[in-house]
Amino acid sequence: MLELVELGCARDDRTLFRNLSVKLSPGELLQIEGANGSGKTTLLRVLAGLSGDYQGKIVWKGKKLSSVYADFRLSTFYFGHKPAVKAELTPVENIIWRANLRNEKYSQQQVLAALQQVSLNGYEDTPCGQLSAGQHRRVALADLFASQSSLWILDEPFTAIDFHGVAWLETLLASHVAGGGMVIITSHQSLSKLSGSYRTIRLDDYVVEDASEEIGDDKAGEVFL
Ligand SMILES: Nc1ncnc2c1ncn2[C@@H]1O[C@H](COP(=O)(O)OP(=O)(O)OP(=O)(O)O)[C@@H](O)[C@H]1O
Repeated sequence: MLELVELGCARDDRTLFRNLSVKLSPGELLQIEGANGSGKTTLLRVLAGLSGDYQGKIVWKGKKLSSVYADFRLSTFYFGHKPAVKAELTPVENIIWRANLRNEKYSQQQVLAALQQVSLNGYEDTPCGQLSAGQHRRVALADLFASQSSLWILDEPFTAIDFHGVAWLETLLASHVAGGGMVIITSHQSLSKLSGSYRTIRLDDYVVEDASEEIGDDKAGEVFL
């Protein structure tokens, strides 16, 4: 369903990774590992359509991503390093605002149920600027609970999440994958509740040592934003 074909990325004349080819089918989770600075966030931003600065090809449902980007975007949930949560809005308002960006509509009941799932009941009407770092991220994760998106692109979703939160997030990922969803995730920790459908790749394995082979500007990939 999602295929990366000989993907490569360079930043400031430094190759982060190259020749990365991998397929992700419904019911699979792919964990991206790698040292700090190896390019995990860069890769996820490329996959989420936030950066067109790459080499290679991304294929969605058998078609070049740029030609089906609208469909891809509606099918994708991106949880960035800094999740998009507006400080001046309440958790309820944030979830509705975020869902609108993906053309999704939630009922009031769905929003409240999602907030309950992430233990933010009682904070429904509190401006997010007054929440703790972990609670702030839980607002974006509550959106994940309610979302119908098939592909989840999650950049370090466990950061600032407590022990119990990690457990329910792992359960949520397992259930999404078991239901035919797809997940691409960066995390420095192993995921414990997943088995057969769970693969990992290390970006460090896709680095080129020979500087003369670094990706040049003339080989920049498609820009679809
Ligand atoms: N817009 C940019 N301009 C220049 N360099 C960049 C840019 N974005 C990322 N980089 C560089 O690319 C490298 C990879 O960054 P990235 O954030 O993707 O790493 P990461 O694997 O996610 O790291 P970490 O595990 O620390 O989160 C870093 O050296 C970073 O400084």
